[in-house]
Amino acid sequence: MAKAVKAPIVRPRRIAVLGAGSWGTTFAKILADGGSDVVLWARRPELAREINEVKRNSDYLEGINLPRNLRATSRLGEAMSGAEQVFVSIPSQTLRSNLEAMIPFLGPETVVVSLMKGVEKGTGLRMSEVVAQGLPIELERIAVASGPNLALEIAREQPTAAVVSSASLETAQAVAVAATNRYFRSFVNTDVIGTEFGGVLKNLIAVAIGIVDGVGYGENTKASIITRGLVEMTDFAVAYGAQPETLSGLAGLGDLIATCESPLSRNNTAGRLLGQGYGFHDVVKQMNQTAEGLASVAPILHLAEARGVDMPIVRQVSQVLAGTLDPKDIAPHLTTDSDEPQGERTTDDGQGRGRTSVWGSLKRAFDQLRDGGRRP
Ligand SMILES: NC(=O)c1ccc[n+]([C@@H]2O[C@H](COP(=O)([O-])OP(=O)(O)OC[C@H]3O[C@@H](n4cnc5c(N)ncnc54)[C@H](O)[C@@H]3O)[C@@H](O)[C@H]2O)c1
Ligand SMILES: O=P(O)(O)OC[C@H](O)CO
Repeated sequence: MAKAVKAPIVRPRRIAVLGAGSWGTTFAKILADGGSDVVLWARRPELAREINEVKRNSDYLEGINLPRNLRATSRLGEAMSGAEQVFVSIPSQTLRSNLEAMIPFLGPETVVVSLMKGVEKGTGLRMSEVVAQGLPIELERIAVASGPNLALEIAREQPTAAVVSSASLETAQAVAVAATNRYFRSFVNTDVIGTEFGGVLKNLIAVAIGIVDGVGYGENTKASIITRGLVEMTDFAVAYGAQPETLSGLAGLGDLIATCESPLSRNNTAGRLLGQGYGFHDVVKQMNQTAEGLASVAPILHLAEARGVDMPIVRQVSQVLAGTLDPKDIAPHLTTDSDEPQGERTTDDGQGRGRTSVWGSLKRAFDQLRDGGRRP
């Protein structure tokens, strides 16, 4: 019998990106450099004009030239009409209020992709869940993209990878094809929960790292927090149904490293200001870009409590934010309920189930190679 030939996935012709901040503009450039025609929605007409006339977004991406096949508009309908894929990159807390305006321009086949890394205050919902509630769209047409993706580095075309995730592998693949070019590679998975929570949770650990940096502690403290932070992230995400291996991939460990190490990170910067002694309100005033971690702390702790997940690092970040813990006393990896020495519980249970093991990681790496690199 003749083998069925799979139709190749074609790059979309028209794409919309909503939100012309640093990530929205950078992602629009990634997609345009991949070969699609991209229309970027900017709220301010003067920003749309700057992008169209001089191919620059000087407020958010100083010194970056934008491609010719990327244009901007301040009219949502103009950006969305005819777009096969719509990427959304606005602050997470503003998503719900923007969805209603999108409904009239949503086609029957449009795919909506969240680029955001927060949870909604009040509901604790992930961004793809807010999209599913606010738009008349099937889950299979929703995707998310996440990974170690500091906007300015990618806008400078430094080689980077990300993960695109959707309940539908086909949708994830179609989005990944669009979001791949000579300097940016998108892998795929179907673990939307793990991919989204990875992006949310690493922000909170990056705030903790910023705090200890601001206080003046060194590399041992930071390495301890990053390592214990990954355990917290994995425990939390797995309790909500994520695959543990997603948290050791690009959307978990990868993004944790990038965000904790880089002064470009707004979460890390916000933490550093807290560590230097600024109060929460001063920090918010000084940040003129989105630091999602600050709004996610409370809902994440709430969700953690609901599933009995212990998150000492995130708890201490929330205490510093509330002004009830002196930043120099932050040592979440040292807190313990008991004076007895405890075994180090890593993300590895040594059995290759649930939590990941070294052997499990190696086996997965071989599996990925065998599967053609589908999983990051
Ligand atoms: N910057 C990065 O390196 C990066 C990388 C990956 C993911 N992200 C995520 O992308 C999302 C957006 O971040 P960003 O870095 O582009 O933020 P940003 O602060 O640079 O830009 C936010 C954009 O949203 C717009 N905006 C603000 N309030 C709005 C509202 N009420 N309605 C509609 N639009 C509004 C702003 O005008 C701006 O264009 C965040 O969830 C962030 O975590 C950022
Ligand atoms: O600047 P941050 O802290 O929002 O981090 C940006 C990206 O999420 C890094 O992957």
